[in-house]
Amino acid sequence: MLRIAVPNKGSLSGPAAEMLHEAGYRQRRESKELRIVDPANEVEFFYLRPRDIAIYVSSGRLDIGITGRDLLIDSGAKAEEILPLGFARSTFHYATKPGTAGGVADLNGMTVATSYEGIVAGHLADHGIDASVVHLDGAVETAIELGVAEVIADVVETGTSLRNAGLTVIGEPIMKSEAVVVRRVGADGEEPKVQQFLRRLQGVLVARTYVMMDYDCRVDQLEKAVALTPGLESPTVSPLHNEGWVAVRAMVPAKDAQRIMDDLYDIGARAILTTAIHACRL
Ligand SMILES: Nc1ncnc2c1ncn2[C@@H]1O[C@H](COP(=O)(O)OP(=O)(O)OP(=O)(O)O)[C@@H](O)[C@H]1O
Ligand SMILES: O=P(O)(O)OC[C@H]1O[C@H](OP(=O)(O)OP(=O)(O)O)[C@H](O)[C@@H]1O
Ligand SMILES: [Mg+2]
Repeated sequence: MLRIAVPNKGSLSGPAAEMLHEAGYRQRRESKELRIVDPANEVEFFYLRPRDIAIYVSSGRLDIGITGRDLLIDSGAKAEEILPLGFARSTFHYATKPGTAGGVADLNGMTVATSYEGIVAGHLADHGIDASVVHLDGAVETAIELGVAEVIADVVETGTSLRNAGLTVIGEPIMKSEAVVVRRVGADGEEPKVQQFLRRLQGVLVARTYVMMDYDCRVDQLEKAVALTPGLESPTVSPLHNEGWVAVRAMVPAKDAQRIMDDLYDIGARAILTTAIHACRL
């Protein structure tokens, strides 16, 4: 049975459960459940604190986990990212009150508050900066106002929390994060059950980002039309009862669908339809 760690709380938890559900796995019904078995798929899910997941996976007791790239790196655990999942996207930054510092080079002798000590200590060391790091569990934006630190290093998504605290980011982003699937470093990458799990999640990612497009076009416009909708392998072209016309079917990126429909219409294609893809294996 494959043993998988899933975030039990926070920004990662809801979207991770939703993705697993879309991939056909049974998920817990209520948030107090700490482990469930999905016998049909021979998988056991463990609901753990996102911060702890890389540590469990690196110990080898769990085969795979879903966590944040930033949490993985912060943990220092011997686990590695094997599939990015595209949700819980964030950037990790230093921030201060305006006028305190302009970049990482100015942080010598200062105190930095953060929930991500591993990332921050590593980043400061890489830049040869001698600063102290204070660990706080959360709401670190308030640390400057309350005099615990001159600088914070934290996750920024919309920037609202920083603005509300009167802080601005300084320097380059320390890192960009998103939810990722992790495995123990040195684990057997070919294990069929793990490969099947990854294919299912990849299927969800593709189904979320592509739509199926169908249209009819004149044979003499087919090359132009196919250039607009090359598909993943190659589009399907079928004859129509009306001579001189064909039906074309191809997957297209969902974000480009409306523009492609306009362009197809302009070259004479008609009956242009898009439909959602619910699941796929490529
Ligand atoms: N506002 C946010 N938007 C997007 N991703 C976020 C946000 N806050 C945290 N994350 C990401 O979520 C992961 C952190 O998950 P975690 O559950 O520890 O924190 P949280 O979502 O802030 O929840 P908590 O309320 O427990 O602090 C990290 O990968 C982080 O980059
Ligand atoms: O840029 P924003 O969209 O404002 O998002 C970033 C904020 O979200 C997270 O905090 P969370 O609400 O999880 O509280 P926490 O600080 O207690 O973790 C993070 O730690 C930032 O404070
Ligand atoms: Mg948080």
